[in-house]
Amino acid sequence: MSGVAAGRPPAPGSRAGSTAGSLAAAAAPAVALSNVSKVYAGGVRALDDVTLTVERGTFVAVMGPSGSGKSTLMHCAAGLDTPTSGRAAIGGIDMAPLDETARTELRRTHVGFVFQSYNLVPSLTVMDNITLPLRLAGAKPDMAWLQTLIERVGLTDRLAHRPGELSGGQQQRAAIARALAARPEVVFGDEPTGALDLRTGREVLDLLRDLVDNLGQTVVMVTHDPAAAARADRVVVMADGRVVDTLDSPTAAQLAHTLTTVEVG
Ligand SMILES: Nc1ncnc2c1ncn2[C@@H]1O[C@H](COP(=O)(O)OP(=O)(O)OP(=O)(O)O)[C@@H](O)[C@H]1O
Repeated sequence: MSGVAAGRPPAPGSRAGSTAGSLAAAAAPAVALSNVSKVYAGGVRALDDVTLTVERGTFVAVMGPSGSGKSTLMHCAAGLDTPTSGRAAIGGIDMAPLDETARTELRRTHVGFVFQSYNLVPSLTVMDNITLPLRLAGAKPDMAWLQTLIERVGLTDRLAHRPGELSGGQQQRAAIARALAARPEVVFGDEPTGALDLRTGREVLDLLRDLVDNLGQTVVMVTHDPAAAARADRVVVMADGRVVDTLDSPTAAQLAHTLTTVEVG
């Protein structure tokens, strides 16, 4: 557990911490994978020597054919799974020495998740859904941050509603606010627009972009949709467990072309 506490960034609202440890953590990238490989039981090499850095305050998309290793990459980067070899770090905290309990603690405080299915608790209000991870972590909510977040996601007048009373887009926006409530190092999105119609999906991407550009958040999003990936600052293209291309601010057309080449090649 001490491994988590030692490298922990400053508490929300006090980003410019003064200790040497917090300064070091503040300078570290949000996510760093160094020579990460993952071989599943049965011998499938889902990741093959992947090195990848996600700088703070950036929006990165991960694309690639089915089975190329995108989910495995996300799981290893988020501390949901452990690499077979290599190292994964969040905010400068190397996860290799952490036991399961410490990794769970690290995820609670440093990582947010947004899924295709919003995964909100139907019986809880929107506000209680948003603050649930904080309560589970026993953390005191930073009310100023929560208010900023709720305004940004546009749910100020929906906080007392239950998820079933919201549209799909509003539910996903609530899920995004929940993912960011603890002010994590990074939010991982697994096809966050996959269940939404085109217009609503675009609004959710606008929101993610806004959170990166205006609140300094870091987002890593797995997607099959070139138009969604084109909203990212950087797109990492995977094939056969390797990063085969990295494109800065690509267009959707460039991405579609790259993916066709990867799938054929
Ligand atoms: N738990 C597991 N046990 C064994 N093999 C697995 C496991 N999870 C994934 N794999 C295999 O690892 C490879 C990469 O899978 P992964 O789910 O990371 O790909 P993906 O790019 O996310 O695919 P998709 O786009 O279809 O979701 C695949 O060959 C897959 O079958």
